Amino acid sequence: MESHEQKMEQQRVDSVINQITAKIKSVSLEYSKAHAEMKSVQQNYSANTSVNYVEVDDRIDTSAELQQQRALASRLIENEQIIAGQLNVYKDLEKSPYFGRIDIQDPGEAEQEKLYIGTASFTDDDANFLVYDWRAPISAIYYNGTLGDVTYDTPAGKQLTKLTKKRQFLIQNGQIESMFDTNETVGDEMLQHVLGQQNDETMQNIVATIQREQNDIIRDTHSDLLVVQGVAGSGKTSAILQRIAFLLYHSRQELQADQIVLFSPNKLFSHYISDVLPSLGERNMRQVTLADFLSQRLQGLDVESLFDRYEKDVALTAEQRALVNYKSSSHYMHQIADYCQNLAPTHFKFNHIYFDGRIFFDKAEIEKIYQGLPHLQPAERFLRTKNILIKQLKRRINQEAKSDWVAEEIDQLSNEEYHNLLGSKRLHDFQEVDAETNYIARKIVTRRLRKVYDAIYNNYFLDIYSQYADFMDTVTAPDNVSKAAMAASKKNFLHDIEFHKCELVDAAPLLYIRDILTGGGQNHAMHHLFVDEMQDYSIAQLQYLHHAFPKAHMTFLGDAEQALFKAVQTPEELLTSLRNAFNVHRPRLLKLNRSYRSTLPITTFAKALLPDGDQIEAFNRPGQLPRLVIRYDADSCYEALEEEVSRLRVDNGTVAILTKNLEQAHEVYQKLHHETDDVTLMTDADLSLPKGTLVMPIYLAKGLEFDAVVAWNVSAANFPDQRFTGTLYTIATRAMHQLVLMSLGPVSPLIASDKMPKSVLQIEHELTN
Ligand SMILES: Nc1ncnc2c1ncn2[C@@H]1O[C@H](COP(=O)(O)OP(=O)(O)OP(=O)(O)O)[C@@H](O)[C@H]1O
Repeated sequence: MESHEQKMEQQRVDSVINQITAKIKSVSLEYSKAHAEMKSVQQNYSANTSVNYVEVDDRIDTSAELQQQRALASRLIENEQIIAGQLNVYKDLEKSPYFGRIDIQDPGEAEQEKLYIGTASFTDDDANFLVYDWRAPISAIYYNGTLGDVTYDTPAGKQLTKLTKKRQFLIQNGQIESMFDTNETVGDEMLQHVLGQQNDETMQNIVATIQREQNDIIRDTHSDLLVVQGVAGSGKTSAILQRIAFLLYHSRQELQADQIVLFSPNKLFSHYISDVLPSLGERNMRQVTLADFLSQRLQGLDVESLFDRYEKDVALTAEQRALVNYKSSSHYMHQIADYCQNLAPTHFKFNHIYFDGRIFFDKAEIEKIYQGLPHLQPAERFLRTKNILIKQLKRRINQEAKSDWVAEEIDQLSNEEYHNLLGSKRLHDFQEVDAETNYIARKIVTRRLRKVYDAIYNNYFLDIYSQYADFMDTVTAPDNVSKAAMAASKKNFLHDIEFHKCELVDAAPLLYIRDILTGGGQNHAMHHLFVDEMQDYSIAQLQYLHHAFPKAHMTFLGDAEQALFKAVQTPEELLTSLRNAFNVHRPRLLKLNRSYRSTLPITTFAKALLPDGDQIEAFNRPGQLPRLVIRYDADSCYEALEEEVSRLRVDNGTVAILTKNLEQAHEVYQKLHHETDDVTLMTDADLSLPKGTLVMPIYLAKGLEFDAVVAWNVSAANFPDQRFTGTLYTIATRAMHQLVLMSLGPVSPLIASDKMPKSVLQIEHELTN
């Protein structure tokens, strides 16, 4: 029965919703007006230019009037977008205006104040706050404070108040579904409700139930390097997204969404998280995978992906592994920096610049220019060389403009081509006809030699491959890496380059050398750099990212237990290495030990896979025990797989069959696909997740979650030893509600160990004859 208290609260909800509805009406009108105005300017503009205003080519867009109109059109578009954004926010608030209430009593005040907290602020016509944004300074109390005296940060410093009540609401379609008073930071009842729901295709925001330790990450504006070690399902990704929303609110004036970049594990993940910020009324930050970032910077080279490396990694010898570790270290990157700083001018490696298959600038010539310059930093010297080359190119353009072929080409130009070449120049800009012809001739030659200019501009005359090979020749490797191994690695690198390929481990060092020597590659406009799944990045790669975004505050999140490669360092060691490598002033390490994603039985099983799993605290959400199904021949194993999948499909929108690698994903898909059409094999090119039965290797499922998971073939043959603990743990922890483990043959010792209590699994064993 509805209590009196709840009735009162519902009345308030009704009243706030009425005001929101009225606001929606007035803002909709405003929107229609803005839209009409924008349309009319747009029509006017296109009538004047007969060119679509969006695709308009800057070159012809010189008239001041047109420019003004264009500026007006883009202002109006922006205005329309802002109003559309506001409308969306109000429409969301209309369904669920808030999720929390705090009652506070400020010192010296007789009256208590009731504050309601929602995903965005809402004020009445007299500017009274009916709802406070969850990011407002006072709202921090809702997440952090327990009843009694509390403080919160404001721009004017710390404020003291007394928290006398904390209430949580679940409001759906304008109705209070439930409400609780709590002394907890955010009570478990709400969490139970939210976590028990089925997985949507995309991630939801968690602002109604942010936990205290997550709140610390979200609201940290002090640290310049924030490292978060969080167990699987502890809300690291959620924390990143709410943190971005918080930062955008907190620094509204200085920070735009595109000054924040997130390195995400794969493209599916990018889609999976794409709704969270818009649901909070914010634009998405930039997102990129490491592979895309590196390939973009090393154009023309096919850089090995993390997943190719992972598939290959298992086969490495001890020495090869030592070499990979060395090349992944901060020490290696420091050695590169030293090498570049101390590089004798005679050791600089240059390329010829070609044009039409012939040498245009000889590398000997370039060397001479470089060596002839006074003693300077390599980048400065390089820049001067570049400028000299551009000057020389201009001289050669002027000479070439006098050639016969150019005169002939001018004769054959149509009127239109001629005017195009004139561009913004007008005939009366030239004193003499000759000057005009000469201008056109230079234009023609410049156009012809564009490739040479681009080659100079893009620093192609530095031979970074030879330079990096030279570095590998001269560097002193640690004791566990022999000279022969280093030489072999260099040979292998040069061999791959012949085929336009590059191993992942060499990509960051290669870019680093190029950037230091050319003085390029740095983006100073990025304010925040986020790296999710940081355990799969080497220190060298992180160091390169820091170099590439030198002004960015860094937030790195990961879980050492989910490392694709064996974790090299503990979070504490990692923080120390990063602090030393990055020269940061305010580093901070935070840990999240509570896991929210999976039911208690699934987390209990996953914990038992890890040597130090005890530190993981499972959220107490009930569910079925994970099932272990064992079969001894492939046919019956696949048959059992089909049965398990159909059973799981009854209760779950999505069932993911996760395999150790791509090859096994293909095998499983081939088998299932024969029997049913309703199964999808995911690849790293896929951008979104369909519903139904999905098959994929675990590395594509990094960071994702599914209602039900089938871990494919957890046999001793497939997961023989602790090298695979991280992989198995990651697979198991993708499941929210149900987990089935299939084994073809005897079960992996990681599961059939003394450490694994029998009570955590429901075992279905087929007896062999
Ligand atoms: N405070 C919270 N309230 C509600 N749901 C939460 C909360 N924290 C985490 N979750 C939910 O738990 C699940 C796991 O969160 P998330 O994916 O952010 O964890 P993660 O630490 O990045 O996981 P992993 O490292 O295993 O990929 C998500 O469904 C998320 O919505």
